[in-house]
Amino acid sequence: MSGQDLIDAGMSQGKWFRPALDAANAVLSKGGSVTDALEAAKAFQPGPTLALRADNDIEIYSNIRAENAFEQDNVEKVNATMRALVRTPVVRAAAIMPDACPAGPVGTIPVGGVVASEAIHPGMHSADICCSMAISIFPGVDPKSLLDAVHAVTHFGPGGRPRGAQLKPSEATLSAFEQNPYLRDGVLSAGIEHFATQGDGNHFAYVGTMKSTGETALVTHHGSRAPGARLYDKGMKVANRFRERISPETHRENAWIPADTEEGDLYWSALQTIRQWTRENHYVLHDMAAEKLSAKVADRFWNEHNFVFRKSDGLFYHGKGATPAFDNWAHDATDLTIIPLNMAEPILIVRGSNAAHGLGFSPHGAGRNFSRSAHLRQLSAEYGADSRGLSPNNVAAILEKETSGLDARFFSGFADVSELPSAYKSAANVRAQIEHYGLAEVVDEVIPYGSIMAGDWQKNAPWRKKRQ
Ligand SMILES: Nc1nc2c(ncn2[C@@H]2O[C@H](COP(=O)(O)O)[C@@H](O)[C@H]2O)c(=O)[nH]1
Ligand SMILES: [Mn+2]
Repeated sequence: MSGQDLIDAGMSQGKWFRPALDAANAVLSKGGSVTDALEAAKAFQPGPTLALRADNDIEIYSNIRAENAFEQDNVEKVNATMRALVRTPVVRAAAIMPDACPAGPVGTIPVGGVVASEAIHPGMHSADICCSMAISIFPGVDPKSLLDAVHAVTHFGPGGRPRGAQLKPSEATLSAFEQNPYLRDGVLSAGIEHFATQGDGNHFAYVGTMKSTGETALVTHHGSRAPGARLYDKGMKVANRFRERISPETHRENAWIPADTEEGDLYWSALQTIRQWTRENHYVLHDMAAEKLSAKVADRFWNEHNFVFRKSDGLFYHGKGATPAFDNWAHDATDLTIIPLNMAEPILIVRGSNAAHGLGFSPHGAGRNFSRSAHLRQLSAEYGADSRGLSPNNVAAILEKETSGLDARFFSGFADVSELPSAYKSAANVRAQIEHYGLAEVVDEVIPYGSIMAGDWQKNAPWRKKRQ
């Protein structure tokens, strides 16, 4: 039997013809009739596809206010991308947080975006699954000693810890990796290699004092590193296969894995394991610092801001750069969450207010003002850099202005000026908008002493040196 026979029988050509013909010819080779063979082929015919929703079908709750012309442009871009996104057939509602900024082509969920859907969209929790904040309180420890201790035990930069310096996640986490097909093949080994590492970009270890008690606190920010990134890749591939069959018009970035499938169940369970790995990844660093200081941790909690949560209405709430602010958002949730702003500002400890117009979320930070490259261009113009870019003197002047009074450290030994406070929106404005929209209540603050970030780890990379 050939493709033409299927077309003659009224079927429309597509990728599904290959397995359909294999099945039909298997029937014929076993002596079955042409009618039976055509029936066998028909079983592969894709069902009807889901069309995109109409333009204004879904409500978008906006909790963002532009404070200047530049922010107006940002808000328009965020609105445009959300308007395209909510045309995805299974999406039910969306919200925009005060720290929102675009994060990809139009139709991609912005940072500071919340989307409620009937299904799981890997693209909407982003590649850095479970990027999160964790805090531990170290009573009686002075901030400098704590920052020194963290500096000695942590790992920033690309890749994982070298062999011989690796640490293992708990047995429970390792066995959960082994049991899930999404988390085998390379994900498990990455889970060991990347354990107790923080990566690069704006991930940090921040030490400060609690406004309420004066006690010293350590706050870390990072995600699920390579294991999470690999799960994301696998999830996107599976989701895209469903998209091609169920809703080819849907934007690739918004492809979904239906919840009521084996793929959906396993992906959901893999997400929970990655969450467990990430929590351990924060606390192992806090514990190593405590051990180095022979200190005790009095209290700790954490929250993710890139994740998917399932609420009692059965829907999946995706937060990309959004902090859960509804009750019992996870089995280990406290009533407090952590919102950083920039290295020179206090980190906010908030109690979420489960606002309906925020779909039960609050912001996750101040949000970027500029992309990294735009920010560098702006600093170069402001500090009069020549065509070779910022000079060591320029960098020293920028650091002096932006980190004065702070113990600001860069793990690589070189500052990454694109991550300094001027890269982010006004902390005061974002704080005012959290209050204005009633998304959360600030109950305490961590006043900055200093922090460590990866810094510019490519500074002395061979390809950079060649260009200079
Ligand atoms: N306390 C600090 N906060 C910082 C720093 N760099 C960035 N930030 C804030 O974190 C959020 C979260 O970023 P994301 O990568 O998860 O989107 C960001 O919006 C900033 O407000 C820092 O060095 N210290
Ligand atoms: Mn983050």
